Amino acid sequence: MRDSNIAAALPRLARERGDQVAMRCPGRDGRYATAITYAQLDARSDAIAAGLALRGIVRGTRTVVMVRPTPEFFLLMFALFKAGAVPVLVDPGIDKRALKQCLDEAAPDAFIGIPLAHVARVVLRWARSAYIRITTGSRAFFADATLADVERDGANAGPQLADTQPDDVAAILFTSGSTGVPKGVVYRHRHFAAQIDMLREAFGLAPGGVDLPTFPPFALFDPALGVTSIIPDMDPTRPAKADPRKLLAAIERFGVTQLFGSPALVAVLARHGVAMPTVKRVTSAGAPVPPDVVAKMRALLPGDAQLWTPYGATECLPVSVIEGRELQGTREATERGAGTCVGRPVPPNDVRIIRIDDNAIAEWSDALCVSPGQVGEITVAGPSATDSYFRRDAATALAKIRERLADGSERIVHRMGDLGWIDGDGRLWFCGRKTQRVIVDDLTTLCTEQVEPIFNTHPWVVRSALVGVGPKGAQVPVLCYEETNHISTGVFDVQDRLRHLADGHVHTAKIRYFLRHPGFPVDIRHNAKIGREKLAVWATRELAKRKMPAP
Ligand SMILES: Nc1ncnc2c1ncn2[C@@H]1O[C@H](COP(=O)(O)OP(=O)(O)OP(=O)(O)O)[C@@H](O)[C@H]1O
Repeated sequence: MRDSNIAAALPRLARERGDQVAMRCPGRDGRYATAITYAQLDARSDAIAAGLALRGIVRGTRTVVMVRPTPEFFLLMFALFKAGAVPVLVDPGIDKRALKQCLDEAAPDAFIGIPLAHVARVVLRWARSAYIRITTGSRAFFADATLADVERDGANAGPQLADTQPDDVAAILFTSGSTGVPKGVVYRHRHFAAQIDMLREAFGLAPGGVDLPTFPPFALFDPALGVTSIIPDMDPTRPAKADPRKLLAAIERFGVTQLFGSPALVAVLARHGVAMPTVKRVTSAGAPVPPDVVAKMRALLPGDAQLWTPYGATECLPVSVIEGRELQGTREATERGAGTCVGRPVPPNDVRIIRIDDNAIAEWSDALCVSPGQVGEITVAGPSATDSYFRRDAATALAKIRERLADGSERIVHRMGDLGWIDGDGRLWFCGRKTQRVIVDDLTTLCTEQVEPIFNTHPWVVRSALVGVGPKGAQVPVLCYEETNHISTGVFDVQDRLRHLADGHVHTAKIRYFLRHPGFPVDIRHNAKIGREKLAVWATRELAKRKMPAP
């Protein structure tokens, strides 16, 4: 069943379109001097896979990869897939203590990284189980060999492709950790294969396009889809800080037809305001895309272009998708507190809403489902829903439900940890993270995404975040906000207006405290998810400092 291995596309593409450029990468000077064809990608990843085998990296070998999105990263990743080894990817930008915990937890056998990653490995005692160490540097400092040595050793070994089975573990991908220490999601080969099929179907992807994937792991799908990747000249860990001029230069020069970016990156391009006539498809995921960003971005694209916002998570992607035109039609409801519409489930996903529960649920029962239209936790069963976290039994128990089907078979239902509801047209609405809901009393629970868009409509508010101060069940709802640079007549002026907006809706009327914040903490992967846990700690201190009593 080699076909379920995403690297199986490479020998086929090398045969069918060997001279086509698979990817272009910017050098240190930002110039795109490196282009790799499908034939080169296939042959060089064969050589690396064979060289890795000589060093003991074979089927099942867990291998931490800490390499920037350079040609080496992509060659190495495809080589590991061909070898049937298990790459372990952790976002490099996370808190150093959490990073050590993730790396130790993965208990890798091998560690492949840039020289700096090896220095950190030795100094900070990361991943001490790793006994095979390879560097992408030019000399084998703190490592047993360089990647160039590995490729040379494996040259002339011929085609490599392990006989991986759909159920074999293909990779361990850590979540971004926006709500705690990241968890290692166990990906099987069948999950990647299903993702590619679902993405192809959902977006009508055809071979031959040119992609600008600003989240590097997504570039790994491009060869399987027959699309050329242009690796952007930006720090992938800081999409909100990307330079729009560099992105636009690459879009123009290579005639980019599609781009993927977090809502923060799409906002950067939308604010910059330069038209992108070649771009036919923009895809943005990771957090809700604010309605004004959708509107601005659509104005910069050709009339027939599509702007998709898929909803999903590391554990399960894609869950549902919505296109910008339909999304604009749901804007008014979002700004009245309905949540953010994330579209219709991607077939064959089975999306069901269950009652909110913070505990594990071992067995599925239809009685868990809420009535149509009611808010609950979003669950998904489908071919791309993963079934466990690596060595995190407690987290696995909290996120997975076993379901017995009528024909006697079993499947795993993934709990998204997100709240939402399904409307009469079968569209899913995202209402916020389950752990970030604010429980005011027995009768009132506030969902962040049903509250914040109401306040975000105010022209002086950049964005807002709802947090709860005090114990769950008796939390004081506090609305934190970032303010635009406007000519203000005083802070109370804005707050009076926010209070007025709060009074206009039954569910927000209990919000009495409004705190201005200089700049919200955000997640490291997408720079878009607001760190409401940190904000809640800040808000608690602020309320205490200002001696504000509970209302
Ligand atoms: N289109 C979207 N609209 C709104 N929210 C989205 C969208 N896409 C993804 N999300 C949010 O992102 C979450 C998935 O994020 P990701 O897998 O990067 O890690 P994380 O869940 O933030 O990490 P952790 O579980 O460690 O806190 C979803 O559960 C959802 O809350």
